[in-house]
Amino acid sequence: MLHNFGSINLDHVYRVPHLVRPGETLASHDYRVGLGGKGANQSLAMARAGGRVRHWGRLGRQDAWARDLMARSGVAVDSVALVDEPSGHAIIQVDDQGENAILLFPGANHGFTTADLDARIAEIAPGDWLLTQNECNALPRVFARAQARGVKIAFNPAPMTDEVAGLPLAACRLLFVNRGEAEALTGLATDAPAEALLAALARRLPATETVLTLGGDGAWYQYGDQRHFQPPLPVVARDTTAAGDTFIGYYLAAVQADLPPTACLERAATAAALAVQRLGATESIPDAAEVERVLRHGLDAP
Ligand SMILES: OC[C@H]1O[C@H](O)[C@H](O)[C@@H]1O
Repeated sequence: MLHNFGSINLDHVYRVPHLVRPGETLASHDYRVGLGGKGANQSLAMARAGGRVRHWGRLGRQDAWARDLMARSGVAVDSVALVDEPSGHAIIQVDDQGENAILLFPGANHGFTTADLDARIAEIAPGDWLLTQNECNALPRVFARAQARGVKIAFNPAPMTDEVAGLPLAACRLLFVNRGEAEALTGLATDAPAEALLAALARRLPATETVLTLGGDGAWYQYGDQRHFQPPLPVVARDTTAAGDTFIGYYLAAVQADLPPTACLERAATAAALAVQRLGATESIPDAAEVERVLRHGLDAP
């Protein structure tokens, strides 16, 4: 079982002709509310991939439907607390090219207490995986406790903030970063070649398996002197929201199934390629059968 200490958001998604500019008032041509949050998206993706995942999160009492939706997708939700605080939410603009801009209100995702954290981590068996992102509070404590307990940490430092630099990242067994996050962690310039980013990450975190996702430019796996490249799949993106989360959930399900890194990358990239062709966050995450079909028959599979 993988334990995911992660955010749950209500995503308010607006389709817009372009991302709103400072001082501009812009009308959207579509609006919908769905389940999102990097944590919830990653748990759902992992469950839809056939993985075993227990989500540990907080949600406003009035939004129990979101917890039910996670449960219906196969996520163990006994550690999702319904609380008397507003749920976290995200205001997401998606433009006609599929690019997005996201504004977050953390809400209940920032209400974890030290006592709750300590108790939950004490329930995780040494050697089990703990996944987390950067949308919940108290990450330094989570890292310290998990490390002391011998829990394997998988971390996605998204969204990147200054606090990430203060975390003991060397404690991570697995790190998922996109280009922006890799640049922030290494101090390398924008547009540095992927190989330079990987080399800098390896110098900083020699004992961490690193997955670098580059959207339409593919993805890399690196550990020690092993490096694997996964080429991008030729798809047109309609909405990239949660594509990275889909990748991570599918990757971890493949790790849980003991697949080698090349197969983990291939499954994750295939799932993400399906997700970017659909609108929304959790709504866009494919199930295992769809991914399997594309792996066997290609993107034109019926
Ligand atoms: O990664 C996409 C997610 O980021 C934000 O957390 C939104 O809730 C959205 O679902």
